[in-house]
Amino acid sequence: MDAVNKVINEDLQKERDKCKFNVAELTAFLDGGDKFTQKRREKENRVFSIQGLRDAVPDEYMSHKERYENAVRKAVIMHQTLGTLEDKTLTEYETARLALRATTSSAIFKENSPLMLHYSMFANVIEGQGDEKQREYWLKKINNMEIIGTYAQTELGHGTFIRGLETTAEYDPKTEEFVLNSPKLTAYKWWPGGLAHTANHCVVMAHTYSQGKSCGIQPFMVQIRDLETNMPMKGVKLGEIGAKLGFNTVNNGFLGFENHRIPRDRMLMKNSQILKDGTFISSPNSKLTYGTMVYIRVSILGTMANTLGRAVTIATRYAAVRRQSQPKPNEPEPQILDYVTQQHKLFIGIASSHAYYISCFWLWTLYHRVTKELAVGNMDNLAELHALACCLKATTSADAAVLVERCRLACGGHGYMLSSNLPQIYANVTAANTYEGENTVMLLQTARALVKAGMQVAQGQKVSPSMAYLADQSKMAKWDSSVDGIVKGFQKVAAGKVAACLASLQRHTNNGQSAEDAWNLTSVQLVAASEAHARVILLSVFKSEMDVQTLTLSGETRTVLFQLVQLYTIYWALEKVGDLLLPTTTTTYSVSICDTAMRCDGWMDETSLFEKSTIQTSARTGIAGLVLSGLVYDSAVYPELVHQSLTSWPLQ
Ligand SMILES: CCCCCCCC/C=C\CCCC(=O)SCCNC(=O)CCNC(=O)[C@H](O)C(C)(C)COP(=O)(O)OP(=O)(O)OC[C@H]1O[C@@H](n2cnc3c(N)ncnc32)[C@H](O)[C@@H]1OP(=O)(O)O
Ligand SMILES: Cc1cc2nc3c(=O)[nH]c(=O)nc-3n(C[C@H](O)[C@H](O)[C@H](O)COP(=O)(O)OP(=O)(O)OC[C@H]3O[C@@H](n4cnc5c(N)ncnc54)[C@H](O)[C@@H]3O)c2cc1C
Repeated sequence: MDAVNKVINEDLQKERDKCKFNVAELTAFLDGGDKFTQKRREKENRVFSIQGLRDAVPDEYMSHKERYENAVRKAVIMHQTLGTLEDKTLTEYETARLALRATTSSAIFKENSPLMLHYSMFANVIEGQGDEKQREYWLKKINNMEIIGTYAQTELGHGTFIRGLETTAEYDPKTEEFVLNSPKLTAYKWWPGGLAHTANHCVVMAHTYSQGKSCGIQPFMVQIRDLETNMPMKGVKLGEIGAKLGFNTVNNGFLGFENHRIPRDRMLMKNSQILKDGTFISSPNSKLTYGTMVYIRVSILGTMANTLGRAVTIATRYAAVRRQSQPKPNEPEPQILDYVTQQHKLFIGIASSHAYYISCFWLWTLYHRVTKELAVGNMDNLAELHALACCLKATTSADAAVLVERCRLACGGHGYMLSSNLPQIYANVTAANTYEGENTVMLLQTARALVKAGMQVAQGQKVSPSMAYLADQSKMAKWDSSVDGIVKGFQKVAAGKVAACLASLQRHTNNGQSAEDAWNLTSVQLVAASEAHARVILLSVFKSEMDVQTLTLSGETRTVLFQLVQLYTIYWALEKVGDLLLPTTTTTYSVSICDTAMRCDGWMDETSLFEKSTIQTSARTGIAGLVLSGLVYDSAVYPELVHQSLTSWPLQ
């Protein structure tokens, strides 16, 4: 066994020794500063030092029930170790940023936890939907685990269409209570994490009626289990929805009501209210009720960064230690990391993980600004936040699922082993394409905003900052192969697609189609326009944030970060070269792209676009070094975990 460990460490160490940048400096940069790195590491080391978190038997050999019980056991340990996550010395933004990076460690245990929804949505929905008195009363109980909750919105019959939800809450002024019912099987809540056996409270989104009139979808705090016996309350039916592709310890369940009565003050009344006599006071904006979903969509960018970061760390380290084939006679088998095809599979994952981090922190800043504006009744930037959260959640989760699967494939047979952890990471990441807003639906939401912005541009009106490029009528400058040049190209592509959608909508309505049918007939183009817009945001934010945020970093660290920006940008230029060649861009631009695309075919070979830049010579060491130095996932734990999973893998 020693000989084997020595071979693995030797190769891994050799790669790490080639790293040319300051690992500590880049770690602190990603964490938001040295103080955050220290706080994060303290949290991670506390978690990973707990022996009780290690499974006696791999959980894939446990029954469904045993896996759940094991997950509850670990969730309790996690909570006892981490306590309330609150660190009163941090601002709200800093707390969010630390939580995103710190989930690197706790994500492994928390994202598969029966308490996932308690931590991720239950507290947030009370924060966002409860009035002052309700926040004061419930948040204390939530933070010290006096109650365990979840977010119950989706039903068997409806997930996307919230206005179609069938659970009802009818106000009874005689008793000043709401009566909850699930009138049909399709009205049963279906999916909420922790609902099956773990949560004893939940926020229920229900179609509310008072004085014989609909009051739309409103949030209610509902106790569903007895706190002593943990048995369902009277008029409450609960159960497990069954085995899934992943998240099999999150305890997703179903919930039905039969004349279940709750006091009036259980309606969360920050945005809308129902008075004692049944008078309904509606929210200034009915979509404020959807606020928690925006919060989770923003955090999903960070979850995708972490999840992809974990997968590409495992795959790149494997590529450093796996030796295979003999392209040169009489020479030792090379590390598979030396194959350019292997670099092509993995380096985009490293670059994307960093791009998602940077975009997530950028979007968090907007989220916190808009949340403060909403608190004083200013709704001006809510639509922009919603549009960005929708298309970025959809695009990062779709890309991350593809890239995590690519990491698995890059590890050959060993990637197919559950002991690699890559199948489990894939099962979790692909769920993000569906939860918190199915991706197609999310892209169509952003398309609504893009079509509206396209029409405003046509009328010479100002549009939101993220869509201002739609108004840029300048011709494309000659292709200069710079990142800014490519970003400009993507802006032209997105503007062209939005214009094409407007023309298509117009054509269909001119042919007598209703607005709804015209929208449906154009919807494939609308999704493509929304994806193109998301690509503009991801590329431009990655570049602009790096321009600003890296000024204080050392030369080598700035170099490797800009190599990631360059790789990410040119990768997507090649992926979408068909769009970039479309007539919507100027001829000069098209020809130059075509020329570059052909020169890039070799992808980092001598004739590539990178020949003048350092990327071709140092990419192998620079970018790979980023991972092998433990940076992409800087956690003292990972080498050990990865080493352990590597050593437990069947070796050649
Ligand atoms: C610790 C580790 C954690 C790791 C794991 C991560 C955490 C995982 C956590 C949870 C798991 C998943 C939990 C869930 O899935 S909860 C359920 C999520 N469900 C959804 O997201 C449902 C999606 N559907 C909707 O949001 C809506 O139905 C809709 C698709 C937006 C349609 O709504 P509606 O029909 O009312 O609206 P319209 O399309 O007609 O649009 C009307 C206008 O409203 C604007 N709008 C819509 N939504 C919002 C919003 N949220 N905020 C602001 N504005 C909004 C929309 O833009 C329209 O405006 P316009 O001006 O165009 O008219
Ligand atoms: C792992 C996981 C955890 C979850 N946790 C929770 C939770 O804790 N709480 C909770 O409330 N929910 C939860 N959900 C449910 C989740 O939010 C829904 O699955 C999601 O909102 C999609 O709704 P749906 O399943 O009804 O799919 P549907 O909306 O039925 O989508 C099916 C197909 O129809 C298409 N479609 C639907 N509407 C449109 C449209 N208007 N235009 C074009 N195409 C459309 C979609 O694009 C998709 O291809 C979870 C789901 C998963 C997978």
